[in-house]
Amino acid sequence: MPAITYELIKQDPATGARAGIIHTPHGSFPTPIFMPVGTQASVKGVSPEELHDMGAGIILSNTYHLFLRPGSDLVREAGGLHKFMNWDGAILTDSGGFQVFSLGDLRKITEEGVTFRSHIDGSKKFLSPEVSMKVQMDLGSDIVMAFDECIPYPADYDYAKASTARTTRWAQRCKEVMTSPHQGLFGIVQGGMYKDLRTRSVNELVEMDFPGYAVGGLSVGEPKELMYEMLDHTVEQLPKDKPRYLMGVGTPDCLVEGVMHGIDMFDCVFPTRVARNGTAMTWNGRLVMKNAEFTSDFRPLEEGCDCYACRNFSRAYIRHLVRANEIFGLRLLSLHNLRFLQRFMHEMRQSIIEERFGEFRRNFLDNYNYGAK
Ligand SMILES: Nc1cc(CSc2ncc[nH]2)c2nc(N)[nH]c(=O)c2c1
Ligand SMILES: [Zn+2]
Repeated sequence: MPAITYELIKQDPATGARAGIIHTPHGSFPTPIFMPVGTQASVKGVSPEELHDMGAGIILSNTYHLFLRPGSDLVREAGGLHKFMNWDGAILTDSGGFQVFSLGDLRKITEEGVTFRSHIDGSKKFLSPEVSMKVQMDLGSDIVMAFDECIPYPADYDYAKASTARTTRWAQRCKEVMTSPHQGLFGIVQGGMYKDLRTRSVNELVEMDFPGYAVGGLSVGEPKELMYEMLDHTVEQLPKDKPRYLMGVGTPDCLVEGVMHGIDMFDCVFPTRVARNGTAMTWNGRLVMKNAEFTSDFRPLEEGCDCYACRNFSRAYIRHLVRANEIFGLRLLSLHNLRFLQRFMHEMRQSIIEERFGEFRRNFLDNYNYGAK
């Protein structure tokens, strides 16, 4: 029995949207789903108990960060990441390649792997398919991501072609050493913004028969229309009986479009990052809490939200905390934003099950104010 299985509940008849359940050794969760990001074994400012209370079924963590600090040997000694951070839901770990590009001082990529300097102390480090798999097996995450190169945007065709071919060879190397029966290894589709390379990447990875597939190399600065075009082309070629994960996405409008194209899993640092910048996410767009308009606004952040912040505090109070640089203000906004995304995905899933996804999508996009209010 594979560690990770996908159960289709309802396919939208008019679009790629679908509702399902993903089963893992640390519990099952409904899809489409948004996964809170806990980069350094903590969802910033939020406790595991609060994550459970808001309905989070799976969180993300990072090979790159935990490899550098505290090191995967310590986490293994602690009994794995679930024990170390006292989270008994599912965990997905990213493989480290992406963070090397965005954080480490990149030295060089070879067939063997990536040599770089740690962003923490500048020491020389090496990550490869084998090292990434060893770290993720030490961490004991339920879903392990293959070690890949996220092709930057823009990239010329020859670079994208060579890099994608190497990512496929790296995926094979990951599969050979990822031997834990309690963990599922997901392949990551690359190919840049070239449809023929995307197709080749899909075909080569599907050939290896992974329990799930991620669409990588998107949300890397390309125009949204280009992201949707690549998604449209890529997702329809992926197996219907396996989960599809769109990495690093995203804002509510991108979540709706991703679901429409058949994506089941999403992650983004957005909700906690904008919270730390004093911004609340609502159905009609973002609220910049420092704005004077909230000075005497004694309503909750969002009418009808059942989160701890909205049940107990007003916009005026949260504005005060943010302006006074009180940590509690940022915590309340993180709790609200994460709960908002859980509610958002739940409503979207219900609309698919009740065959009104098209109406949900039109309604949401008509009311969503893309800019910050
Ligand atoms: N946009 C984007 C984002 C991420 C980070 S997902 C993440 N890791 C930790 C938190 N979130 C990616 N990760 C990998 N491995 N490959 C990609 O192509 C890629 C693309
Ligand atoms: Zn709320």
